[in-house]
Amino acid sequence: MLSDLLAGSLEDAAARQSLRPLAEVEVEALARTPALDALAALAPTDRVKIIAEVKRASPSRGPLAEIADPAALATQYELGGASAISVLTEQRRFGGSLADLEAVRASVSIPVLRKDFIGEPYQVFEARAAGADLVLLIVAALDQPRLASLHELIRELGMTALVETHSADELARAIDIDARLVGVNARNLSTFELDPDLFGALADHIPAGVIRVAESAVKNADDVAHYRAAGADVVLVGEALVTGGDPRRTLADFLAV
Ligand SMILES: O=P(O)(O)OC[C@@H](O)[C@@H](O)c1c[nH]c2ccccc12
Repeated sequence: MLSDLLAGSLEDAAARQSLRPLAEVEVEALARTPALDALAALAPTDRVKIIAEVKRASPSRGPLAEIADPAALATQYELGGASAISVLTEQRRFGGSLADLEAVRASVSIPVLRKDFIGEPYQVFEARAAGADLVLLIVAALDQPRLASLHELIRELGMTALVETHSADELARAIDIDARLVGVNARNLSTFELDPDLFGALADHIPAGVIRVAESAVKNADDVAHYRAAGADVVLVGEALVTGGDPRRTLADFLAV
């Protein structure tokens, strides 16, 4: 399943690249105002921080929400106290786009994450050209040399990688490339099963100085408290925010734990 998702994103990126060659996107990426400092925005404090996700659909859950105006939703997230915004840009299964990311970038002043299946430098340049400050790298989808080179490219462009893991082995690979922002995704991207205790099982293996992000499986404030108690600095929430009525209220509730 993960390889299908990666293959789809790469195919779509290749199609875009045939319309807009790498050199053009590179120039645009470099001409962008510098990326925001996501490591500073997500640095640990005595309160949990939240990355709030703009998510229309998912392969496991199908359509989640009609999001007519992603910029307006992101503004609600920012006003509600989110520390960063995640925007799904994968088109086929998640219904996202780079246009969503650009719209969000134009409407908020906190860091914005490109959430997609990244396997090629072209996608990283595209992310920067669209205004992303953060780019997701899924360890399970990349061999180590590619993980290392994409991580380095993200850094060279002034952005921050959120390096996503699902196991102790993947965590070791993230640490090996000196990732500063590491996520543990409760959702297994091959089976789509959720394990809300995976973060707690792996958190102790994340070295001091690395920002710890718990991803997925938050339905309510208790789930945020569960991740916080297990050592999460940051929690990434999608579904509960797009399906839960007033996102500002939901965020206030989650940030109060
Ligand atoms: O909707 P949830 O369960 O709150 O999950 C959000 C986020 O963690 C999830 O969208 C996600 C985490 N890693 C990913 C990788 C690709 C696509 C999606 C994801």
